[in-house]
Amino acid sequence: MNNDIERVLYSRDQIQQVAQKLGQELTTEYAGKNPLVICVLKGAVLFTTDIIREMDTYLDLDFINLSSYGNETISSGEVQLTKDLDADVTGRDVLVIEDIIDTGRTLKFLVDLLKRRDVNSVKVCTLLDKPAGRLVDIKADYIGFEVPNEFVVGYGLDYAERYRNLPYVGILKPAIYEHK
Ligand SMILES: O=P(O)(O)OC[C@H]1O[C@H](OP(=O)(O)OP(=O)(O)O)[C@H](O)[C@@H]1O
Ligand code: HPA
Ligand SMILES: [Mg+2]
Repeated sequence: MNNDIERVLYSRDQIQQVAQKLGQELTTEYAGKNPLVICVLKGAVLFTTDIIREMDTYLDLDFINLSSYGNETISSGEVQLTKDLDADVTGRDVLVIEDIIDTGRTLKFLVDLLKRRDVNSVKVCTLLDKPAGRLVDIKADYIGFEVPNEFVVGYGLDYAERYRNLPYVGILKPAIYEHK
């Protein structure tokens, strides 16, 4: 797998350090609030498990599966809700955990859905932000790292379901997906 990576952007250690930093900030943010933490499947799984272990506060955990990239490197423009939440979000302080915000379509879809369901508050924590990719006006409240306008994989992020298990975030060699 490592041979498919053009260059590593953020190492395992850098990711752990930023998860610790953000976790401490979120502990302060949510002291006494018992937030509902929502992990956006599949990509945010690894980041969610790391960051909630740095949050020293009561919290509930739930999962939603939103997909719009399939096996491509560009957004289909259509966000599919393939697994809804189990929890009733009415009146809850919700913290959304994402792996990356690129066009912003996924996050906009989710935040609009949560607001329609009358949450008390919603904040977003993303490991990666790709501002050059943005097509809709939305931003996260907590950001780990910025990434350039390249297709990145690893630490949960995939290309055609591969590379999620890389311990770092790196730029995928274009030759991998341009062959298609
Ligand atoms: O800002 P956007 O352009 O919407 O892109 C960001 C979303 O795309 C990826 O999900 P994907 O659709 O690949 O599903 P996955 O998490 O299961 O890989 C990623 O995990 C984000 O959820
Ligand atoms: N990599 C993997 N998944 C993604 C990306 C990316 O750069 N952008 C949006 N979804
Ligand atoms: Mg995703």
